[in-house]
Amino acid sequence: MGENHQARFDPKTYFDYCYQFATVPGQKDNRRFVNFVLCQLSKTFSTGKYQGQRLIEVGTGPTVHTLISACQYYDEILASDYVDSNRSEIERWLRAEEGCFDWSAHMQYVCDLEGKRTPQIIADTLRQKVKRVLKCDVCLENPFHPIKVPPADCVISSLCLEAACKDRESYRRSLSSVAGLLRSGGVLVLIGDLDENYYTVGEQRFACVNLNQEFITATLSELGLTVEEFNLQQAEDRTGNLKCDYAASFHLIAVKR
Ligand SMILES: C[S@@+](CC[C@H](N)C(=O)[O-])C[C@H]1O[C@@H](n2cnc3c(N)ncnc32)[C@H](O)[C@@H]1O
Repeated sequence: MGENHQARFDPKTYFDYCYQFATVPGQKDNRRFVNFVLCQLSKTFSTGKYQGQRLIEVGTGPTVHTLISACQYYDEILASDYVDSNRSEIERWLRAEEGCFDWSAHMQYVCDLEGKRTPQIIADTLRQKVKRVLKCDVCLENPFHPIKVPPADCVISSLCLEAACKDRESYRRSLSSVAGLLRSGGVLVLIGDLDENYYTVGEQRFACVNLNQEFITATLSELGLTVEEFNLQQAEDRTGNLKCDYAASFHLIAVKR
């Protein structure tokens, strides 16, 4: 599935399709979804309960929005994705290159929730703390093979595993590899979609493994993680959504025993 994304996933179309805050016809759930993610991540990290030295994000895509809330609580951040052009987009944003995607509206949204930082402070923090942008393949036992990375205090992943895995067995294996990146006591923050069979990026359609809450919580428990929170947002208009056929989005927090 990684090779399929490498060949057909276009980061610029993905930005326009999912992360422009302007309303796009047929995709009115986009802003609701992004707000749900930003809100849940803000709540998670503003407790101050989760902090440490190292944060890894797996399957970051070309985005940085999932790191906006967490970045103030970790010293070093590693971002990663299978697709070369996605990693290049992150690197372009880190260098503040002309024409890179503008995340300031997303940062402003989080600032309004927090009532403290400014988008400029967030951008500066991220640019200082994201130390590495690595190729990763969540289908490998060590997703960063042949590079070995030290155990992380926090792992975040958003919408990656369901897109990277063809069935529940491979999802279980990938979740095990992702959990393997955490130190004991470390926290996994996982964002995804339930009951989804495909998503599209422009004309390109990508298959997803169909998941439900029971399967995810049981799998995490088998893998030695305790689920502390499982938050859901139901899709508003499943049939009118041209982007994907998800029934709900989830955000979960699980701690490695
Ligand atoms: C729907 S995008 C999610 C991107 C971003 N995390 C977000 O929340 O918008 C799915 C991502 O999974 C990545 N991906 C697909 N297969 C992968 C694999 N085997 N290992 C790592 N990443 C993979 C794709 O390159 C893509 O960036």
